[in-house]
Amino acid sequence: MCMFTNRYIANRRTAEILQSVCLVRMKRPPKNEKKEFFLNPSSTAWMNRSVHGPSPNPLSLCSSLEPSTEGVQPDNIVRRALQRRGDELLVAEHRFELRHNLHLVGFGKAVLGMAAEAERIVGDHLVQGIVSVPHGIQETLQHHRKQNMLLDSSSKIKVMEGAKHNLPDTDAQRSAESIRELASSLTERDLLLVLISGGGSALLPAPVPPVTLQEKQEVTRRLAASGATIQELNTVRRALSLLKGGGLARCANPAQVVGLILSDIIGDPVDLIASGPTVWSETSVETVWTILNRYNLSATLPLSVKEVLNQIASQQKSSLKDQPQQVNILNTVIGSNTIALECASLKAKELGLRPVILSPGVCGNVQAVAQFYGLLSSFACSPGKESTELRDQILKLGPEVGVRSWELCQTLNKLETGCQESWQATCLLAGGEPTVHLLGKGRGGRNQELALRVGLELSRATEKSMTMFLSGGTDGQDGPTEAAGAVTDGNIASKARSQGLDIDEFLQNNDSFTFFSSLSKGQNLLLPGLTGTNVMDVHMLILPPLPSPQ
Ligand SMILES: Nc1ncnc2c1ncn2[C@@H]1O[C@H](COP(=O)(O)OP(=O)(O)OP(=O)(O)O)[C@@H](O)[C@H]1O
Ligand SMILES: O=C(O)[C@H](O)CO
Repeated sequence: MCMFTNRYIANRRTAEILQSVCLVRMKRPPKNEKKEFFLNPSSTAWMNRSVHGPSPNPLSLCSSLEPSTEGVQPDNIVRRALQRRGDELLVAEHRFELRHNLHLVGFGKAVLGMAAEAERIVGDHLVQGIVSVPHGIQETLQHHRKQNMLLDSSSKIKVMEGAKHNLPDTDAQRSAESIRELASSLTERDLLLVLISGGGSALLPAPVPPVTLQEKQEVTRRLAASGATIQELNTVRRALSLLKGGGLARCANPAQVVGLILSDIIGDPVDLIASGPTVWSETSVETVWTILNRYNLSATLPLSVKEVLNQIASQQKSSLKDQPQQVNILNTVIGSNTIALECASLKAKELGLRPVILSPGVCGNVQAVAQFYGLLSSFACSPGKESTELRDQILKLGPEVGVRSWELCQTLNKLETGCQESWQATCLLAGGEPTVHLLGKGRGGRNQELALRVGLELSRATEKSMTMFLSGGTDGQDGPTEAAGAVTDGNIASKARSQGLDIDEFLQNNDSFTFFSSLSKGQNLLLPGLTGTNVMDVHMLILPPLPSPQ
């Protein structure tokens, strides 16, 4: 909740929906107090109000969400990871001598705030820096008065914006070239601090000649559209790049390299986050071909790409002697989705909701993920016999959506207890990155598509579900749209029908953004703008309390 309610709630209309969620009083009322359940017919949000005493003020609840993003703010994360003791820099229990020898580069959606904090910490030991950040991020942060995430006018760090709509472009390519030049100019006396966060792959494009930027962009676009995972995507990107897969660290050699990584990939694999520019990796060309074949891309690849893959294959055969040198590289993960979920959980608790963290690793096809959340909602709302059957179905689907069985069992047990205690509403939290296989030509993103599909599942539930669902990208951007995600509930199907919107048609065309923009004048969209951080997506199911037996 910290991410979505603080960031995403920036949209007033969305705030209203979540405010109504926050109106719920969770604690058992005093014995002499009568309780009532309301179903708010206009917003479909349910409310549980005490008829005695004042009901909570939605606006105050909303503003109390503000501090909850602290945990995943890039400046805070760097402050925790980087310490200065006199002329020494401490990172992950390693010490580095500072003698006006520190250079800084960064790429990704969160690195501006990271860089601002790093410069404050290292002070005049910083010689120079360059960060490659998303187009428009400085303006957005100014707009939200996030001065702590912006650089001072006297900063030694150059900010280069690029990669509009998260796609590598010539601006990002220029930034990558400048970063490459900076790294290549270093000596063994120097220390290179590399700030890395999600979105870094698009912000550091340096295709291996003769592959052009357009060709590389097209290969990754087609892979993503076919539903390739980020692991697969970045495995291919690494092979076609001069800087990814350890290329940047190679350029900086013999300087000491320290990579501070804000993870946006499940399991925090440092060699894949932003395609691992500081992690020596030897991707086998066979693996790359396997991925390209899996998505039927091999036959239609540009000749330049085939040429580069063939070159790598012959180099790999002849240069086993050229083993990677890791000695002067330190990579450390300084933050991830888990922190966002923990923050959200704390906030939920403060609001009187019962937080349950499911997993930070939800992945897989968006359809399966939607079905999974639909089942979880039904399970939480069905005490008794039918829940046994639902439990089996959920346990069967779990592995397909990246949730481990121990995580699931723990969650199901908690939901069951919730049913027995009837008055408590639950805020089920999860994170991750599902995939969408694009078949249509519409505008959307995986969060909006997931929200729409979960809404449909909730609409189809036998017993009218009063669950609400939210899915949002913590970076504030969901696919190539202005939205971060959307909020839905079980009334979405009837609402859409009454407004002449055919959900199936929108889904077939992967047009979730257009759908949510049209539905109730965009009320369900989350529109925070770029948030300046990036730790994958956050999903939230608000499961209503069951009416207590009278
Ligand atoms: N019309 C659409 N409907 C649904 N999903 C879409 C649509 N267009 C693109 N996507 C999905 O959006 C994803 C890209 O989303 P986004 O730009 O938010 O990237 P991201 O994975 O969060 O980026 P990064 O990891 O680089 O921060 C792709 O996986 C793609 O499948
Ligand atoms: O930039 C990227 O490659 C993705 O955000 C994953 O880290």
